[in-house]
Amino acid sequence: MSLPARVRLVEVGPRDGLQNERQPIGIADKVRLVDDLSAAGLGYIEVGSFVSPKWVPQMAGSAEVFAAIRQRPAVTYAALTPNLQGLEAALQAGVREVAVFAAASESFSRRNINCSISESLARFVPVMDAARRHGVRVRGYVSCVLGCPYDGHIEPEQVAAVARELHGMGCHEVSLGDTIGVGTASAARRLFEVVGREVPRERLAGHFHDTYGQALSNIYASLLEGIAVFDSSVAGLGGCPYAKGATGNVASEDVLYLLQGLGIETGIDLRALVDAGQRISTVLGKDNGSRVARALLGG
Ligand SMILES: CC(C)(COP(=O)([O-])OP(=O)([O-])OC[C@H]1O[C@@H](n2cnc3c(N)ncnc32)[C@H](O)[C@@H]1OP(=O)([O-])[O-])[C@@H](O)C(=O)NCCC(=O)NCCSC(=O)C[C@@](C)(O)CC(=O)[O-]
Repeated sequence: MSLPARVRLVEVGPRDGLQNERQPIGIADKVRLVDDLSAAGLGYIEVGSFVSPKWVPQMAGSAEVFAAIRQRPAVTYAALTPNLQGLEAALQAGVREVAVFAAASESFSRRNINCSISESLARFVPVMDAARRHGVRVRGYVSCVLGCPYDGHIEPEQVAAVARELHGMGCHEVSLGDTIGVGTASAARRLFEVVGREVPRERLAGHFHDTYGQALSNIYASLLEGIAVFDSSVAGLGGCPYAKGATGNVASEDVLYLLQGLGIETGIDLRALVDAGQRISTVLGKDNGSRVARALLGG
């Protein structure tokens, strides 16, 4: 299969990245990050979550962030909504695209959203119905697609079953998350080969964490399987609160550098993205997690 001519990056730094930070982050800093990312040319930004603040305190101010960002017409600004309560809060905040999130592993599902996989899928049905009534698009996630911190090995068929359900209930895209970054290129190819039998490949996205340093090779392997949407996080922000030791998502800057080298279009300005990542890293007092950014900044 030939490589896609264009790839869409889904920027998850403001949500998947910042949700894991323990220190308080001001609303103004979150807003600045989202605005920097849209200015850099990102067309899809996950801004926050409407989840229980007891479970993920860092996302508590998501409605305020939505109210303050400068929304550009061509950009999709999305939020996570695990249940109807979350969807209603998102609608109130004017959100036009949401995401529901399930897992391929029972133990992770319980730790992350306090219910079994089948309970979570049943819970999403009214979310999908309400979203449809309000003309809001829904994306779906499956976590632990290449391994689980509690259940270990995950078969691609387990992932395919959950992805098929999400797609069948109306998710326009299903993102497959290697939550703890254990996957390797051949496993990633096999994953998309198997899941691609149940859900059209143009409806699938890859979401790779870089814990084992495999994310870029997994993305390249996925490109070879015809996947053209990837989630990434500026400056490699993030981790996973329920997956001990997991590092952030693959850095958006590093993915962009790979894609540029392959001659694949994204519409994103690398230098502006590097500056956005460096700014939020400085706010957080952290080293920039993007190798490309570190190289370009000479640090
Ligand atoms: C799903 C629940 C709510 C179940 O949590 P629960 O405790 O079973 O919920 P409940 O329905 O029994 O409600 C308990 C309390 O939570 C409140 N509540 C209930 N729902 C909401 C809501 N939407 N927003 C705000 N508050 C809410 C509800 O009002 C009540 O408040 P109380 O009466 O005790 O004061 C909880 O487990 C939760 O919020 N989990 C969120 C977990 C999360 O955000 N994880 C990170 C995102 S997933 C991820 O990062 C993976 C991904 C997507 O990136 C892909 C990958 O890498 O794998």
